[in-house]
Amino acid sequence: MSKIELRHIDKYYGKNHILKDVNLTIEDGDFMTLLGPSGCGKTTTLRVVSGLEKPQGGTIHIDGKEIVNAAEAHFAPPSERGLNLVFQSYALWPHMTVRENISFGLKIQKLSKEEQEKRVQSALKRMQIAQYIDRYPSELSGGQQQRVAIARAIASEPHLLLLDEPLSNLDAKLRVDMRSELKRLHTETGTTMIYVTHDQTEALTMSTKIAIFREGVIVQIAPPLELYNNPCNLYVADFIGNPRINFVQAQAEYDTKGMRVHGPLGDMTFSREDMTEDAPTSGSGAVVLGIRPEQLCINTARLSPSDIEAHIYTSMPAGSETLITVKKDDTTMVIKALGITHYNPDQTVYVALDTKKINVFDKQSERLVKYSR
Ligand SMILES: Nc1ncnc2c1ncn2[C@@H]1O[C@H](COP(=O)(O)OP(=O)(O)OP(=O)(O)O)[C@@H](O)[C@H]1O
Repeated sequence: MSKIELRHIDKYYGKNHILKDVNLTIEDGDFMTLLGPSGCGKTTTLRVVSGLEKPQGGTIHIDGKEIVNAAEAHFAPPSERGLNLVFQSYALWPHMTVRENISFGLKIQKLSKEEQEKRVQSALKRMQIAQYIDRYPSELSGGQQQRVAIARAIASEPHLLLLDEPLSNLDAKLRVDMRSELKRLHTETGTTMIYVTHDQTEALTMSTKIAIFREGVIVQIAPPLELYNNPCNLYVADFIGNPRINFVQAQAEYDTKGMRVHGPLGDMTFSREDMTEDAPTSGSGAVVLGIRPEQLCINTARLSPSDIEAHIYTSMPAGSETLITVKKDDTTMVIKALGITHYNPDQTVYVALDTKKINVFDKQSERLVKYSR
């Protein structure tokens, strides 16, 4: 187990500013996922932690020991950082069998033959590749090689495991299995993990915390549910959630007690205790309501005076759930209903909304002003 602290990390490639004042604390035993779209700096962050890249600014401590101090040109070599890194490109030794690939590092650690064999077998079993033990990497598919690379890393029982999109080459079913194995591994060993992905489902299902990146800046760091329920701004709200969150334009009037919102979904009042500290206390402004598709309920009859009358645009049954798109004047919303439900195009329906659960964002600053409770 290890604690890692990145402070004010700046990284340039030539003139391109890739990591911009990155501050990130990964606590002992955390499963920290770095999440964001392609090119936002996730892999670069991992390479800076592992020692493959030198940042131009900032410090990194592992368990209180300074391993990077850019101002003093101090960069501890990767071998002294006590970590193990698994890349998207698995980098297996081509002239060694699967067994030899995994046991090589264990031999260097001078573990007994019995202990080596125990670790090799356990890692192969966890990754569901025991049957390939005597094959060479060239005799394996990309996904199988990827699992050997993970097996090799976990067999050495590192304090800190860095994983860069390790499941990217697996088919959908195997990916779900491997997610569950990695999560189980984390629970059993308490190994601190840093995991890079652009797959939000992977991030939400496995992590203890997620750091959301946008163009080299960390926008929010929070446990998965907190990120999902209360994204700090429109960017995070839009990035997290499948199907995507609904955004509805509205107007707000603020006072010291809270705010009143008027828009296509009717009038709503929110009290200050549900609002963020930096929300305005006077004046008015444009806001965006953030409503998750599963927070909306649909009925064919009006059950409450506050129900919103709308019309069916499309209904898409997908087995365990149905995604229904409704229109209310110029506002379009997607609703997720459990099970199979049938609606006809243009049918009139009534949509119920729990206003406590919705997020409100200031349109100009894009920041959250009202929490979901
Ligand atoms: N060695 C390099 N030289 C120059 N630019 C680089 C180098 N490595 C990465 N970059 C640039 O730095 C930016 C961040 O790259 P990085 O690989 O960290 O992104 P990422 O978030 O991991 O993306 P992906 O999900 O596609 O792997 C990109 O614009 C990339 O083109």
